[in-house]
Amino acid sequence: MLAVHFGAGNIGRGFIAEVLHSNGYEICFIDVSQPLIDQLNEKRAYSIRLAQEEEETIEINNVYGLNSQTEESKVIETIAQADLVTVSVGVNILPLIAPVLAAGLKKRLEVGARPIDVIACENAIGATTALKGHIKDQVDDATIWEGILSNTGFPDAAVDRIVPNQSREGLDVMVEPFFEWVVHTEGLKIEKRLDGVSYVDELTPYIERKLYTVNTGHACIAYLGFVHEIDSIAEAVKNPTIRRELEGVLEETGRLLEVKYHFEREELKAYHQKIIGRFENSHLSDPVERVGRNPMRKLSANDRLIGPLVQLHERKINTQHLLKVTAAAFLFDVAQDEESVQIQRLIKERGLLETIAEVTSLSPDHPLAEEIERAVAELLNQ
Ligand SMILES: NC(=O)c1ccc[n+]([C@@H]2O[C@H](COP(=O)([O-])OP(=O)(O)OC[C@H]3O[C@@H](n4cnc5c(N)ncnc54)[C@H](O)[C@@H]3O)[C@@H](O)[C@H]2O)c1
Ligand SMILES: O=P(O)(O)OC[C@@H](O)[C@@H](O)[C@H](O)[C@H](O)CO
Repeated sequence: MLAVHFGAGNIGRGFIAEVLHSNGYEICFIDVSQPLIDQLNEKRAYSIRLAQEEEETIEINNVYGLNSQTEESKVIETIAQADLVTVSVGVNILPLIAPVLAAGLKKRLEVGARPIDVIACENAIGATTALKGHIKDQVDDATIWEGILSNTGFPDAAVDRIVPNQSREGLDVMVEPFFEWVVHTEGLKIEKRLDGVSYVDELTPYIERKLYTVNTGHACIAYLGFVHEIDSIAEAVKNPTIRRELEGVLEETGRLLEVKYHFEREELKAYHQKIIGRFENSHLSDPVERVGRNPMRKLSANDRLIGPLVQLHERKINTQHLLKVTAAAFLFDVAQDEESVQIQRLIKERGLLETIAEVTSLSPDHPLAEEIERAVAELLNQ
């Protein structure tokens, strides 16, 4: 069995590949980083090390790589022969991989290939659905699109495992021991179920619980860690002020999950404790810069900050902690992070309130926009 996986980065090598490998797949990684592709083709294997007291290593073999920019026709051929396509490139990159994916799925129709599923494993609500839309945009002919749809499943998914950036050399990956991969059964075309994956009939509560707890909590530590000039997540979570904010933020998003999806309070509390323990993992070295990366994406309307903030505001539930974290995201300023640089430039050119409106899609006279503005001022005056 062959799986094509787009994105040989942290989560691709450190999580998705482990599950695919343990289910007996050969893995073809598609990436744009030639050094990564060269190493995959030279070594054909790498190890995943678990960040825990007792060292444990998992060997991943039967892997190779293709560069989607320079080996497009090979990528199309490989998609045509594959049994599964998975993706973890980042939501902003999904439109860029759509043309080659569309060509590969079209090729499958021409050669009469078996049905296949395409699963995007990104931190976003509805990432596979978004990818499906980008692929559709690449197919002009309605009959071909109908053919692709009848032969291809596009299930949404939620993925959870902390995989920090790795050292520049080598393919080996250090990951936390925990992982969770949940796939929506609706939209699946293939019968095979992967060991290590949970299949659910309703995905939204799971993905929102994950995004608004793990990722909102993570963003809280990263942005407040940055404000407090702390480098790593494990260090920042030990800071009493940040810890208080983290607990406050999880309480707020927990309230939303409780009223919206009727998650049990006790169940959510246990989930919070488990997640805080994961953030505290001192065997992982995860800089606040990685976790805070792409603040424009993280501050967009449906993501981990504005998403819960607006929904809590609509329900008249307190959001003081979320407001503080959102404000801190506007202070994230990392030279290598283009989105943070762009936010700082926008603030200089157009002022804070207009920047808040532009980045979050809130209207400038929305009470939350003004409250975020006030929270930024408070952070600056601390
Ligand atoms: N790292 C984590 O802890 C984690 C956990 C859960 C989900 N995620 C999500 O997984 C996705 C990937 O995150 P990551 O941490 O692995 O990032 P990453 O930067 O380590 O990996 C992304 C990979 O995609 C490749 N890429 C970029 N453009 C491409 C293109 N056009 N075609 C093919 N490959 C391309 C990059 O070269 C890189 O190797 C993101 O959506 C992230 O939110 C990450
Ligand atoms: O990947 P991002 O940029 O959406 O978010 C950064 C981290 O919060 C994220 O990568 C977590 O490590 C991951 O989502 C844990 O499952």
